[in-house]
Amino acid sequence: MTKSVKEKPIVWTISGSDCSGGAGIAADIKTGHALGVEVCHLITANTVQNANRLVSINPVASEILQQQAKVLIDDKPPSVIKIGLIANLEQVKWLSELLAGFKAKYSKIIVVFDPVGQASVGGSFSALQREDLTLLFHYVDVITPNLMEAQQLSNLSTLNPVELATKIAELGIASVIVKGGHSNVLDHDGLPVSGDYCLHRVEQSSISYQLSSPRINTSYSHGGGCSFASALAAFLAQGYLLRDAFTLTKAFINQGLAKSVTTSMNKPDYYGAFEQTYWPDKADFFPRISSNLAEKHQGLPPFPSLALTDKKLGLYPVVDSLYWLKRILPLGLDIIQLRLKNKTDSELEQLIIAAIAISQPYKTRLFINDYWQLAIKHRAYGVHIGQEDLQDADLTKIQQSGLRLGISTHGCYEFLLAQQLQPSYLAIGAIFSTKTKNMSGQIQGVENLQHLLKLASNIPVVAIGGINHQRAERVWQTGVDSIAVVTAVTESENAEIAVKQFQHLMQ
Ligand SMILES: Cc1ncc(COP(=O)(O)OP(=O)(O)O)c(N)n1
Ligand SMILES: Cc1ncsc1CCOP(=O)(O)O
Ligand SMILES: [Mg+2]
Repeated sequence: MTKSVKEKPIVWTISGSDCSGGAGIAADIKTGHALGVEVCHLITANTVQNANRLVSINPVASEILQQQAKVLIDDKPPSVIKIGLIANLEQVKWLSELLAGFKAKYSKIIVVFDPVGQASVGGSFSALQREDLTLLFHYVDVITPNLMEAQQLSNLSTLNPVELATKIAELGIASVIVKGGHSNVLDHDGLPVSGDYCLHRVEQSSISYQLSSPRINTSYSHGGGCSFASALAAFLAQGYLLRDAFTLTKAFINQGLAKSVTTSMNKPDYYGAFEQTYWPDKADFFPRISSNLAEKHQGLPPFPSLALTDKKLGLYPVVDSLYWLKRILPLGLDIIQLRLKNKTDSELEQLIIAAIAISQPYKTRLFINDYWQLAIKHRAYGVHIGQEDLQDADLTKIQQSGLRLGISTHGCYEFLLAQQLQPSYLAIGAIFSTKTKNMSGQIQGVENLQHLLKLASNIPVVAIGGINHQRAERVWQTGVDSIAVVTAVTESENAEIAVKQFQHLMQ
């Protein structure tokens, strides 16, 4: 193999084999391959089952699993370990020791645990109780029970995912995703929804959100739970944050379930295997996001559009002074932003008043970054708000003042959530690394930008972060509506020429 071949991230799955090929290891391998990761498999049990019944489990000896882990760790170290069926106490002990060692040595390994208890065709996969797994929970980063498994793990009989996840988190697991595929929840129109709830502890605080989609009626869902956890593992292995990995996973599962709806209608009593598809890219399969922010602004009308009359927004310079505004405004651009940092309150107000006055004679739309109250007070054209300020900004007030709104997003979760707020434009960044702002852990890349553009409704999308003339062409080819730049203009040898070159490219 040549060096130029991109190495795939490695996921280990430590799960049972389902001889019918639908669930367990088979689901994990099919899912991993569909989503671009390499899968190493340590088989905990060789089960005998088909679409109708579970016949036997047949655990594999822990020594064999240990030997497999030993030969794999140097050769194919995992980014993520996905755990499924654990067949007995001996395996719990072995796995806890293995993970304790790995976590001490390779702090970045993420452990996803899908607690397989009941077989969906009836019967139990192991006699293990919650107490038996206590040791293991210390090393689990994300656990993905369905409602029944969540009830067992929490010792609660409720179907409320919030209560279930809260109780499970007390076991010492940072992130709990309770899958709601088996719930009977209906939406406002009385249609069944499948809502998956995530409770995610970050340092001392926790965040939570629910991803909901219309329920997809199919009897081809055997291995859906395993595929959910292995898709999550695959996305995490590729560096996605949990919220994005979860969102992509939900879309992947919806996409797979939808694939078999027609087949299932022709054979409704058959319990078929979940069908793995490919990277989720259809907006319809992505979930609706319920979070505090979404709830707070439910029913808010759309923000005014940029009224672009069938043309793209083009170059979007982001500048930090009146000097730059005066220099760039005469260059015939459709949009510009004043991004002030480290100014006193009185400086800010004076600068914003002056900026609005200077921009008046031009057709260029002036957005004020961050300072939405001053932007409203002095009637700017629009305001740009980042994720940090979005929680506290009074979007109703901005909306009622008639200002346009731009929102920064970093990944599909924030993109979908911000899109629900119907702003005037959405920004995605940072596309490349940039020295202008600390964006570590949030670099999107052009490929991810392409994926995100497929989720966009008719709201213009702006790409930002590390974009220079050399990189602009690749970014523009994605079909994005605008490219925002700071240093490619303000640190160029000649700003007028730099702007012209970008304009030429984006014609
Ligand atoms: C067009 C555009 N996109 C993104 C940003 C970044 O905004 P934010 O996340 O609020 O970060 P700061 O600019 O405030 O550091 C932007 N300003 N413009
Ligand atoms: C403000 C901001 N938001 C995301 S990246 C970025 C900085 C863009 O600056 P540059 O174009 O110099 O990389
Ligand atoms: Mg900001």
